[in-house]
Order: sequence, then structure tokens, then C-alpha cells
Amino acid sequence: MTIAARSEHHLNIDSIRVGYSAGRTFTEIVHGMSFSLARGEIGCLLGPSGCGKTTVLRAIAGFESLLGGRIALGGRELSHAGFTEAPERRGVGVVFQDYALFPHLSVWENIAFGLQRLSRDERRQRVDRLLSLVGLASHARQYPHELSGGQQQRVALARALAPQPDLLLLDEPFSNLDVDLRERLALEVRDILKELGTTAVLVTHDQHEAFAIADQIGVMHQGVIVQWDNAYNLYHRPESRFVADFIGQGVFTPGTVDLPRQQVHIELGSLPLWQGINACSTTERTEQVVDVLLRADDVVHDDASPLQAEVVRKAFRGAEFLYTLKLPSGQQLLALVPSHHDHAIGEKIGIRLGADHVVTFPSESA
Ligand SMILES: Nc1ncnc2c1ncn2[C@@H]1O[C@H](COP(=O)(O)OP(=O)(O)OP(=O)(O)O)[C@@H](O)[C@H]1O
Repeated sequence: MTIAARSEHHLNIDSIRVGYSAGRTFTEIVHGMSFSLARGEIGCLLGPSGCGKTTVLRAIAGFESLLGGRIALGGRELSHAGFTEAPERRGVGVVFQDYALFPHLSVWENIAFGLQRLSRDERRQRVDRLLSLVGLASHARQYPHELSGGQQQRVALARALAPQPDLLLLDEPFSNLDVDLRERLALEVRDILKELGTTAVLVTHDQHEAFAIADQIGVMHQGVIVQWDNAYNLYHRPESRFVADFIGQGVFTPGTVDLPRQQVHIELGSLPLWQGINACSTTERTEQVVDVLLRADDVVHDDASPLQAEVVRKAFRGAEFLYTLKLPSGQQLLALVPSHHDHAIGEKIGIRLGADHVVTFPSESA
């Protein structure tokens, strides 16, 4: 069956519902979730543990069937209630968290594994190209146990890409790697997918990984996508408190909206409202109490500033310290400060606002 509507999208996930039964009870985990990707686009499902990310991926791979909604790829319907195309017939490749390489096969043989139907020459060309693309040409004869975790994950990626799938799924592919390598490999994988024009969906709970690899990110909460957007908008224009909280670091601080001046006043000073984005919609009153999202990079350390805040906690981040600061009112803030400004706990430091816009939410204390 071909889906004519929205054919500009390569992958269409349309109102899918997925759940599990355990004994006599049935629990719905994914509650009518939708997103689409154009050909060659990289999407990411990002969310806290247990929100249903892997369940969605398993449904796209064909390991779980749908209770409702539909999944289509390249105009081909892969799943709807009562129909699940078999995983091996979907044209979907999967890279798992634990690499799942064949231990008794060499790197070359692992990548060639799914290419039996190709001629010897085609197979050799395909595997050699992928090996050089993932930077492992000199490791072709080695076995998985002789490789580092990052190298094994590159082999797993090459193996999943070898049959040229219509869609690649990556399930927390970097979570077994250390933090520095994770982000580097995520950027490398992005380059490889872009070079091949492969459409991909990644799931992770690590926002740096999501930011490094994805064109579009769906922030998931309790089985639904609460915002589908690019990384910049998720950080700077979160549409809900959940997204504001989950993405980046910041605090909510009380503020008063001054609509005539299009400003919001907080303890640190006044800021322009971001037109149309989360600005309070109520116009009956000229002032309104709101919670203002202040990111750690919105608060600037400035010795010349008359506004002083006390250092309550500090975390060394290499290039920066993440300071937790207390204002005279007791309100706490976060501030990212270059790490050559090494201040002691209890010390008072000058701060000022460094934000050019502000995002507000209805006050939870009002
Ligand atoms: N096979 C299963 N049978 C029953 N319940 C399951 C099964 N697999 C997952 N669940 C439940 O579904 C919910 C969502 O799980 P899922 O693995 O999709 O979440 P996730 O967002 O990928 O989490 P994580 O980041 O921890 O992997 C969880 O409450 C989990 O316990």
C-alpha cells in the first residue's frame, strides 16, 4: 500500500501506539506519537529513561507491532494495527548499544556478512569503501576483541550500512563509550551518514550526543513527543517547562511582565520579552507574574557589577566552572564562568545579565 499524502517525507511515523502485555495486563507505552523525516535527514528521540524511546525504535524495526497508527518508509507501509512487515523485509538497519558483532568473524567478514547476494567484486568494493569511511581500513583482519569500544562501534555501523538500508536505527550507540569519545564519534557518524545520504533515527538520553548528530530532535516524555525541533530551538525556545528543564542547564526565577514596554523584570534586572515565544498571552492585565528561564550562560561574571551573588557550589568543567550562586533574596542561579575565574565557596562575586531575550512560563507559585 502506498501513502500518497506527505510523500515528500521518506519516513512517516503517524500517531503510533505501542504497548506490552505482561500476563493479563496490558500497558500502553507510546501514546499516538508522530514525526517525519525527509530522505537523508537524521532524527533523534531524546528523553529520560523509561519514556519509550527504545519501544518506538523497536516498532520502526518491526520487533513490536502497532496498536494504532502507521509507519511508512519510502512510500511503503511497514506497520499498522494488524500488520507488521517482517524486520528483514523492511530495509531497515539497526546499530545496537552493545555492538552485537560476530566474535568469530574478522572486521572485514563482519561488514561483509549481509552482502552474500552481491558478486565477490561488488562485495569487496562495498566493504573496502565502508572500512575506509569509518577509518578502519588498516584493521580489516583483526577480530572484535582486538578493537577498542569506539572501533567496535564503527564496525557495527559499517555492518549496518553495508546493505544500504533505506533507514538506519541507532539505539544508544555510544552509551558504552567514555564521554569525550561519545561526542567525537557522534560527529563522525553524522559525517558518514551525510556522506552516504542515509536517513537515520537515533535514540539517546544524552543531549550532547543528540545535538552532535541530529538535524531534528524529538524530546519525549511519557510516551509522546513534547517538542520536535532543532537543537537551537530546543535550547533557546523550549515550548514547555519539561523541555526547558530537560535541555541545558538553568533555573526558573520569578519575574513580572511589563507588556507595554515588552519587558520582564527579575531580581537581576530587566530583559526584553521574546516576541511570540512563551510570552504571556494574557493582555487583560499589564503586569503578570511569571517564571523566567535563566540559563547558566545568561548570567555573566563581572567584577564591575554592583550586583553581588554568593558562590554556593562549583563544578569544574575544564574550560568553565559551573557556579551555583545565591542572590541577596536567597534565589539561586547557575552561571558558566571561564575557569581562570576560580572563586571559593562562600565568596561574593559580581554578576550581571547577559541574555538578549527571555523565555517565560506561567508561574508555579502564583
Ligand atoms: N518487553 C517489555 N515488556 C514489558 N514492558 C516493557 C518491555 N520493554 C520495555 N518495557 C517498559 O516500557 C517502558 C518504556 O521502555 P523503553 O525501553 O522504551 O524506554 P526508554 O525511553 O528507551 O528507556 P531507557 O533510556 O532506559 O532505555 C518502561 O517502563 C519499560 O519498563
